[in-house]
Amino acid sequence: MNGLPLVVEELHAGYGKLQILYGVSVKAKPGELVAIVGPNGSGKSTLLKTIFGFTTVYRGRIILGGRDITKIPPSRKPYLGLAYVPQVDNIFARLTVEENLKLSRIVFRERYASSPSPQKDGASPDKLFEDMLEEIYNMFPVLRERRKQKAGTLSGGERQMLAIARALLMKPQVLLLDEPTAALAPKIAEEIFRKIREIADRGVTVLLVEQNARRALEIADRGYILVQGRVAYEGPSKEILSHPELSKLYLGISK
Ligand SMILES: Nc1ncnc2c1ncn2[C@@H]1O[C@H](COP(=O)(O)OP(=O)(O)OP(=O)(O)O)[C@@H](O)[C@H]1O
Repeated sequence: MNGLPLVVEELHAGYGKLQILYGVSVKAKPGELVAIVGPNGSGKSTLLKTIFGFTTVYRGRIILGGRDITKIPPSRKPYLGLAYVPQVDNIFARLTVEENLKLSRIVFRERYASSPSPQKDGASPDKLFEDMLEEIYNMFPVLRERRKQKAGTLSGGERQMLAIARALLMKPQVLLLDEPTAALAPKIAEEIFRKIREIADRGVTVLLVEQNARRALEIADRGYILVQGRVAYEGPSKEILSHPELSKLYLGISK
């Protein structure tokens, strides 16, 4: 599939016999930030769950970096370069921040070993992981400050940052984020939005599901509006934002 990081083709999926998605197609380019927006219950979270492998696929394909991953179990997907941060239960509360982050080492090692040029200056994968951990702490300084603290004691925003950081340490090609700013104070949500943009600018392809459609589209390159399990519109996010009917009809944004 032209080596695009992610191609979702005509996906029909749901929970057991309950069909939720009807022929959804989505594409993302390298380092592209794609927002998935739409009314409540339109299937946004289901789309991410389906890409990661948690639902029943009736028809269609999911292609990651040219490889068909439709039938690959979720547990293997991080090793292939797909990371998923669900909305809740995305950290290990009883472990410290650092322990949570270090859980990604096992995926990092395998990703590194299977990368085209594994020997970078002869450094060991463990050394490279430590370097990457440093980079992540620089990106999220609050996690460095709280590294010895149990993750369960973090604030909502800090938890989301930890969950995203943990996913990034797996060196994903594509990152799936499900409503990372839900229930956060506006200032904290804004900080997370800025980090998400930064992640895409560093070359990771991001699929972002958000309730805050306006803000998600403002930081995204392209957007998809999902309505009743179907793509009602896709296009550059600026186009969606500046389209009076679209934004009013589906996103509750009035101009
Ligand atoms: N585990 C499940 N089993 C059965 N039905 C489910 C399950 N999870 C979600 N659904 C149903 O799938 C439909 C789509 O839900 P989904 O969470 O994907 O929508 P959404 O667009 O993410 O909504 P929201 O913006 O409210 O989070 C809803 O009707 C929901 O009730």
